[in-house]
Amino acid sequence: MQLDNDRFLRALKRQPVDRTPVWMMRQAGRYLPEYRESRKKAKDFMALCRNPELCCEVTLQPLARYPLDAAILFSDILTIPDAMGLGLRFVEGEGPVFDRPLRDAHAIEAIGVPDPEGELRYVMDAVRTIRGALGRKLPLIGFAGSPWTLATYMVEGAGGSDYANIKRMAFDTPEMLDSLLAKLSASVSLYLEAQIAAGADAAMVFDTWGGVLSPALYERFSLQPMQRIVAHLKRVAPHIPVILFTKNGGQHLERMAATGCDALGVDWTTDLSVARARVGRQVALQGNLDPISLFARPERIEAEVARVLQDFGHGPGHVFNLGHGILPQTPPEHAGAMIEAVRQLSPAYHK
Ligand SMILES: Cc1c2[nH]c(c1CCC(=O)O)Cc1[nH]c(c(CCC(=O)O)c1C)Cc1[nH]c(c(CCC(=O)O)c1C)Cc1[nH]c(c(C)c1CCC(=O)O)C2
Repeated sequence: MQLDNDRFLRALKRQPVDRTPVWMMRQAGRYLPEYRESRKKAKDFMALCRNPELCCEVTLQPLARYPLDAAILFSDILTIPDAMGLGLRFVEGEGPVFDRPLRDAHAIEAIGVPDPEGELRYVMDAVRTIRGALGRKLPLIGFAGSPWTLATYMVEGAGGSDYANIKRMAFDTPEMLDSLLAKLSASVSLYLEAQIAAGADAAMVFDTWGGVLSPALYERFSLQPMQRIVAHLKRVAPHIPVILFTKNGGQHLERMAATGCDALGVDWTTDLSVARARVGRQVALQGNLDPISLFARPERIEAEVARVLQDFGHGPGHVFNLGHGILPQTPPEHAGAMIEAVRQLSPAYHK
C-alpha cells in the first residue's frame, strides 16, 4: 500500500528522506491523560488489549496530539504466553505475574503454538481495526517479544527477579530451554506474519532482557531464536522491514545486523556514531534518547535531540526514538518538545 507519509519505512530501508522520522516506544500509554480515561472503560489492562475498538482508540491518541511518523499497535508482548495458558495477571505496583510459571520439562512439553487467528484473533482484529482507521496516512508497526524475553517472564513468573530460574535452566538443562525457545520462535513467527497479513507495515521484536546474558548465552538463547524469526519473515513477507531491539545489547550489534534484519533499536548506553561505524552499511538505526531526559526542561530536551541527531550524522538510515519506553511520569508537553525539535533540526542532516 502506498502511504501518504512513508518517511519511517524509507528510513528503515536506508533510503533518502526529507527529515528524520520520529516515534516513541510506548507512545500510547499512562503518561497521557486520555489513555488513563480509556483505560478506565476497560476492566483491566488485558481487557483493554482484548477490545479492538479501545485498542484502536488508544493507538490513535498520541497521533492526534503529536505529528508522529508511525503508529504502533496497542497490545502487549505477553499476549503469547497468555494464549499458551499460563494465567497472566497484571498486579498493581508489581507488573505482570503468571499463575502457572514454567519450571519443569513436563510443563514445557505441554505448551502449544497458539493460532494467531484463533486464541490471538483479538490482536489481529485490533490490527485490522487500526489499519482501517489509519487509512493510507501512516505506517503501522506490529510487534512481539523476543523468545528469550517471553521465556524469562514465563519461567520466572514475575518481574523483579535476578533471572535465577531461567539462567539455571540455561546452565543445567539447556536442551529444555532450547525446546521452549523453539516453540516461542515458531509462535512469534506466525504471530508477526499474521499481523502483517492483517495490515502491519513493519515488525519490531522487543528483546528487553537479552542484555542480562553473557555473550555466549546471548548467542544461543536470544539471538538464534530471533534469527529464526527474521528468516521466517524474510521468506513470507520480504518487503516488510524488521527491527530488532535488544535492551543493553550494544556489544552484540554486529551479530544482530547479520541476522538479515533491516534495523536495530539502540539504547542510550551506545552512541549512534559508534553503532553506525560498526553496522551502518547493513542496517538502519532507531534511537536513542534516554527517556529520563524528557523529565528535563524543554531547552535541555532540544539540546539532547540536537546531540542525538548530530551523533548519527548526515545521510539516511536514522529513525529517531527513545532508547526505551516513555515513562508514565513524563509531562506530555515534554514529549511534544522532543518531537518538534526532531522536525525542526533534522532537515539539516538530509541536505
Ligand atoms: C517487557 C514488556 C512488556 N510489554 C512490552 C514489553 C517490551 C517493551 C520494552 O522493552 O520496553 C511491550 C509493550 N507494552 C505496551 C506496548 C504498546 C505499544 C506502544 O505504545 O509502544 C508495547 C510495545 C503497552 C503496555 N503494556 C503495559 C502497559 C501499562 C498498563 C496499564 O495501563 O496499567 C502499557 C501501556 C503493561 C506491561 N507490560 C509489560 C510490563 C513490564 C508492563 C508494565 C506493568 C506495570 O508497570 O504495571 C511487559
